[in-house]
Amino acid sequence: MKEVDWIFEHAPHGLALGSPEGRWLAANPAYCRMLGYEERELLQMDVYDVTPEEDQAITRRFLDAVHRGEMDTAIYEKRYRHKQGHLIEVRVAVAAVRHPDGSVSHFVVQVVDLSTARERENKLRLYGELFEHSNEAILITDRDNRIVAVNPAFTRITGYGAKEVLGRNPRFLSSGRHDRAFYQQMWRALKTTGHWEGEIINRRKDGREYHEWLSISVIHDEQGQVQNFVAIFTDISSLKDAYAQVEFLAYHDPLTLLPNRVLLRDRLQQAIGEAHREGRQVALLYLDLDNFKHVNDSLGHGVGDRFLQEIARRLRNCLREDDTVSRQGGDEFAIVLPHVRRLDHIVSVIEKIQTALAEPIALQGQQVRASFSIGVALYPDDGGDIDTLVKHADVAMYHAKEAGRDTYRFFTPAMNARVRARLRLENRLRQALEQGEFELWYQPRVRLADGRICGAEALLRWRHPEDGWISPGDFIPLAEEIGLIVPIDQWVLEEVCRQNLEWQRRGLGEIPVAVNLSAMDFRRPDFRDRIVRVLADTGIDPRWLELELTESVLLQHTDEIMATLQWLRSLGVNFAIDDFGTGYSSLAYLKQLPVSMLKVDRSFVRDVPGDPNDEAIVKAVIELGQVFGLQVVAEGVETEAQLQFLCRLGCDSVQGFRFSRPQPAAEFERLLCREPFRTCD
Ligand SMILES: Nc1nc2c(ncn2[C@@H]2O[C@H](COP(=O)(O)O[C@H]3[C@@H](O)[C@H](n4cnc5c(=O)[nH]c(N)nc54)O[C@@H]3COP(=O)(O)O)[C@@H](O)[C@H]2O)c(=O)[nH]1
Repeated sequence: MKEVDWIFEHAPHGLALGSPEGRWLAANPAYCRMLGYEERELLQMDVYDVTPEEDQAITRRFLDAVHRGEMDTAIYEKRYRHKQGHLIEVRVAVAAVRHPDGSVSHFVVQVVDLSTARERENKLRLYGELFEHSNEAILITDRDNRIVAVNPAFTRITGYGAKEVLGRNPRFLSSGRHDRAFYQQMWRALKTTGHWEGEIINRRKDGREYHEWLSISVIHDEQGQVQNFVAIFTDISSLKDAYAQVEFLAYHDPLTLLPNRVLLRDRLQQAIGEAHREGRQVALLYLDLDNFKHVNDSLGHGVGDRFLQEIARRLRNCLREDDTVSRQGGDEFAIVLPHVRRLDHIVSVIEKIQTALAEPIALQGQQVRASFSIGVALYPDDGGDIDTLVKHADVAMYHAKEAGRDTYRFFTPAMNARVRARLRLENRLRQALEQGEFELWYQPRVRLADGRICGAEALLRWRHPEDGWISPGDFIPLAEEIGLIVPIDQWVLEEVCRQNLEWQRRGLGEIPVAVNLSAMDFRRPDFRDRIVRVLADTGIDPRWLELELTESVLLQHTDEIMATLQWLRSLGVNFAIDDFGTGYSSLAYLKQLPVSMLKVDRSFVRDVPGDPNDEAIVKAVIELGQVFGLQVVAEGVETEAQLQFLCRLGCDSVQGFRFSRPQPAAEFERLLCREPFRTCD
């Protein structure tokens, strides 16, 4: 094949030869493809057959001019009609080849299809417009992830102009809210699928964070190598805020902003689920304002709204973080207490609410007092599901209303009776100290080596005018809860020091007497001063005072408590760890404490000898005491077998009913005068 023929066959553009009249004499494959005809078909046609009527004049003008000898070549744009009917824009370059006599031998025609080039141009223009005017930010980086282009929307959203960011890695936008794993996963997706899409929190130039919905695509070159990354993102911060707002309103009361009925049920359901797993109780309180109708009718609805908002604020302040208070509608509120261990907890929340509402609310120059009628139902006792609990709390609330304003009722009569009893006890306890109803009883500590009394523990008793002797186990927790334990323990301290000094003056012996102190005493800032004052007022030598601390008190220690203990120890006051073994004291910790005695809890002594675990624990505590140079006292010794077991292990002293129950001071004096006890065989 001649070179010219080869070019004709393989040229990317259309090439054709035409007769002087415009008939086709030859057409190359590109030309045929462009028009959709076979060459043999074209050879039966002329140029007008493939030219739409409107464009035929262009061709005709040229041919006429050539034939008149006015021109030989021309380049013009026109349209062809494809075999299938559609039009193609083309650029035609045509040259006339003449005979020596000047007449036209034939035409050489070169045709370029402009449609694809136009399309590309149009597309590029469109993309440019899109890039410039898009509402979505567009950021393009090169293969090394350096920014090569950003659009105006990028600047609008981030605050960074194009000049400030070109050449930088987009990581400067990061807010630091996502961890390494987040970005690793993003890059993994880009590598494997060429695409990543998701929500991301970035930071604007002014430092504010914003949420964006980001979509990144990888662009590859013809060789399949990464060429660019194109990131397109929208600022969805306001959308998120709006969504959060809608969601908030779906679950909250718009007036008070408290959780609404729906959210309360949700929280109640959650609390019931947890309580079921952990064997706890949940309380549901229904609260109805006693005087809301009056406020609304006399002061108007606007004032009524402010009244409800203030009530809501006060209710919120009465509760802990994991409690829920909700407005059920109108003047009805409900509270879920998810962690109820004792009835007292519910009563103290109700008392807090009553105290909070006792303060009048100033409304339009008037002082308005609010009060609630409150009904209480308990899971699981009063109902195992939400609907039953709600119904029963409501019933209880109506009972409270019937009983008069500003009061509460539990759903079950038994519960109401218990609460009444507790209230009576509380009222009596508040008077007990003033009325001199407390008394101290003493239990001796017996040294195993010689059977002598080597100390005593002072134990509080309350002589209730109607109910007789009440054990501390029944009133100390209540005294702690209502804050009475501090004055009570102060009285105990003074009484112990006074009594001990009196025994010494009367020659009954010199023994240390131990006092049980509540954790609350240690936490008070005046604890050290109170002890010092008692020692000074009574004039007793500090070494005759022993303070018993539980492990739990010590575990919550602060440096301040530790310093106080060290200081009191330096004065001569002794410390014993009570109920040793029930807490989690570490050995390292024990070493730092200024204690001189460990008291083995009576729960470990009860089943020895016999229970191998308890035997091992008692043995370990005694050995621990020996290693650290601490006295070990075993509590709760009731039997001869327990006594002999402790003797064999080398325990220092014991306390328990085997020798004596706690005794009033006068009885204890008799013990001080008696012969030593029989101890080890
Ligand atoms: N903050 C204060 N707490 C005090 C005070 N007085 C007592 N308490 C604490 O009350 C709890 C109950 O005390 P109590 O009912 O007096 O019981 C004590 C003993 O009677 C009892 N015990 C003694 N020996 C035996 C025995 O052989 N068997 C047996 N079943 N019980 C016995 O043990 C109680 C002493 O316990 P502990 O103090 O843990 O060593 C009690 O926790 C007291 O601490 C006070 O003034 N303030």
